[in-house]
Amino acid sequence: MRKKIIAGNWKMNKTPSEAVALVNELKPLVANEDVDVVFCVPAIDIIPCMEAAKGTNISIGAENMYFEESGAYTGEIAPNMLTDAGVKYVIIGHSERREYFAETDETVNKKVLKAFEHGLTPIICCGETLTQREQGITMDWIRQQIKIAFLNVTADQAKEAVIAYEPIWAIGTGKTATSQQAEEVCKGIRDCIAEIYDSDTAQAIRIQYGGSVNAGNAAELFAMEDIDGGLVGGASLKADFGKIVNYNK
Ligand SMILES: O=C[C@H](O)COP(=O)(O)O
Repeated sequence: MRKKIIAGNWKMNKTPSEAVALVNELKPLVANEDVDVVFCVPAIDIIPCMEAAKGTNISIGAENMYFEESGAYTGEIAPNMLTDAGVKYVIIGHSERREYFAETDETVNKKVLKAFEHGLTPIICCGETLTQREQGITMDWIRQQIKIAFLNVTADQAKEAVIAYEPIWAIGTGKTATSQQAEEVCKGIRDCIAEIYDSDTAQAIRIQYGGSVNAGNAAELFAMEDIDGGLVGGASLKADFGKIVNYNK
């Protein structure tokens, strides 16, 4: 039985002092031992959030990292900066990074490999546009994203990875994929992992759904067989996140 993992992606929101206030507001609400709870926060908020979350079940994650160790890469954050700050999870290849910051399947793969090298768990994002869905190429597109993201990743590493399926048309739009649509793709991703590795790896890897998850739809989505939790944007910045994490209560 895979343990659910529910992560908030704060995106570019919350100053350090606002971030601490939000952790303090949410910490009593997100207690649920059945779930791994992660707050992925802007880089400048990582250390204050880590302090504020001490002694709770909340893990603090990053929203991005670079694939080099150190050097002349102005504005980037290195993997050992994250691990030194106590970070365990890092989102890689979010569609907003791909769209606005020119990330590709190849840079995603480099980041995934670098994350594993440093003992970080990548939350690897994939998802189709509305046009791709309408063209009927959703699964072809996602299989390509997954196959490239996992190049040279070992089965043992893949077992620890988290994949976030986020249809781009459902992000921040209030338009959630139906639980059947989300399940169909998450199952397709698991089948793709089984083809690349084996069924043990496919059964171990955790696959989240993301895209307008809220307190009203979380329970139905997370009840699906191949959906092991969520990557939550807007609703992770509100008290509602506590209801999402406690979807099973
Ligand atoms: O990473 C989270 C996703 O982009 C979903 O964002 P959303 O919940 O605001 O639609």
